Amino acid sequence: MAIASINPATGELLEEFDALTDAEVESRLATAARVAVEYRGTDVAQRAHGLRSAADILDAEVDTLAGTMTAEMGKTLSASKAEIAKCAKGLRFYADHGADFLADEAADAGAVGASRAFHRYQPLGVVLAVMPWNFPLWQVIRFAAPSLMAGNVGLLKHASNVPRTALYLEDLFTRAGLPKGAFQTLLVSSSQIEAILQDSRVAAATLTGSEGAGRAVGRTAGEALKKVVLELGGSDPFVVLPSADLEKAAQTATTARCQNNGQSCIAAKRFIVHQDVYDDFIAKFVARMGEQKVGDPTDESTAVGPLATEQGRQDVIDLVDDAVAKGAEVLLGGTVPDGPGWFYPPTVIAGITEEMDLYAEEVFGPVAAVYKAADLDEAVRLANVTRFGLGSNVWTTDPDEIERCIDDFEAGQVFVNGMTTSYPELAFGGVKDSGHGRELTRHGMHEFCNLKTVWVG
Ligand SMILES: O=CCCCC(=O)O
Repeated sequence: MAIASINPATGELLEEFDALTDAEVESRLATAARVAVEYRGTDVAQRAHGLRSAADILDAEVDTLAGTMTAEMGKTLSASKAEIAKCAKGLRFYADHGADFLADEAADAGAVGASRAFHRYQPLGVVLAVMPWNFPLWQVIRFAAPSLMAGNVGLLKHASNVPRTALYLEDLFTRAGLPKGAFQTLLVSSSQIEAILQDSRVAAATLTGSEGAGRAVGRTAGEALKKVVLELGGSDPFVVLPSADLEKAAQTATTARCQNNGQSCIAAKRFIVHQDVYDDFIAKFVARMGEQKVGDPTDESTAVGPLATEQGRQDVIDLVDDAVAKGAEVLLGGTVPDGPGWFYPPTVIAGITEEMDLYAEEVFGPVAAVYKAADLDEAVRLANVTRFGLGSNVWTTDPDEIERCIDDFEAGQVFVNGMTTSYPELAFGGVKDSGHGRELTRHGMHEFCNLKTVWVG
């Protein structure tokens, strides 16, 4: 796939970039390895200062940067601005808490016959990040802030459709005062990743993206015995039980499904509704979904912009067509609008059965699959039926039902009477085919640290 910015709202090619040559990749790897030695010796206050400066730059440049992001991948301008604000918050979070997260942890010296025993967190070195286009700034900052704060240096292989944002990120950290080379963007194709990851100067990798990409990077990292964090797809359940506030649940379900034009790994995708409130909830949900204005992502009144790529939209069309051909019922949407751009309308589909691809696959577009559950047992079974296990949501006021869902949902995260959202203050990641490892909080920072055990006799 060419490395190019193409406006998804119009299909217009904005700019094309050449991939780095092997010699250019070599030179950047050499820089990363050299700077890693220097950077690990910097003190945490200096690193925190760099992260705060990066946050200040984001605040100052929010309008132009939001325009770049929206033009490259189609999220609404207001969503781009919110993402940038979230990144500034994430940078400041690690600047504020990094020293605490990295502090030595005392162990019971007496129990191990030592005069002193403790654990120290040290950087691993060069970390390769393979990142997706859907949150083109946040997914990178989510890795970069804790990793740079811990004293690692970063190499970014971003998705091929967001090169302008990718280049901005390298520039951001350099202008923020980090040593030149502490964070580098590699404009390379996916086929160049394997050799980069195998290179002995790269210590570890983190990938957010598709299951296929995750398996490929996981295989290479495994073969090379390198640490890897994988944050892959999701087909999150949104369970609605009889005691729920149905109006609020329908509103939140709509936001959860349509956020980022329907392209989020933690978007609720399967809506599992207790039979006693099914008709009522579905009527409210279809009404809310139908109110979402689809159109120009730079228009403030637009709720749902285009899908990011032509192929992405085709994948959604194929999943919906397959379900309809096998008997599913379209309650809303399902028809591609005429005109330029890769738009797809908010869509609600019922009657999904196991034979349909929609039953098992992640839909990366504003398509909600609704299921009727006879009782809580069936709701939990349907919630867990997918091979994914990223986020999950349940709506109920019954304490026993809440406990049951917290315990039994096979997911990295459970949100009760809300929608799955990432915060620097909460650990983020999945189980099953949604990947492994955690991002954010102290846990995300520690993923790329050598936890060194120290015993002093
Ligand atoms: O595709 C993954 C979306 C993650 C969004 C977030 O971290 O908020």
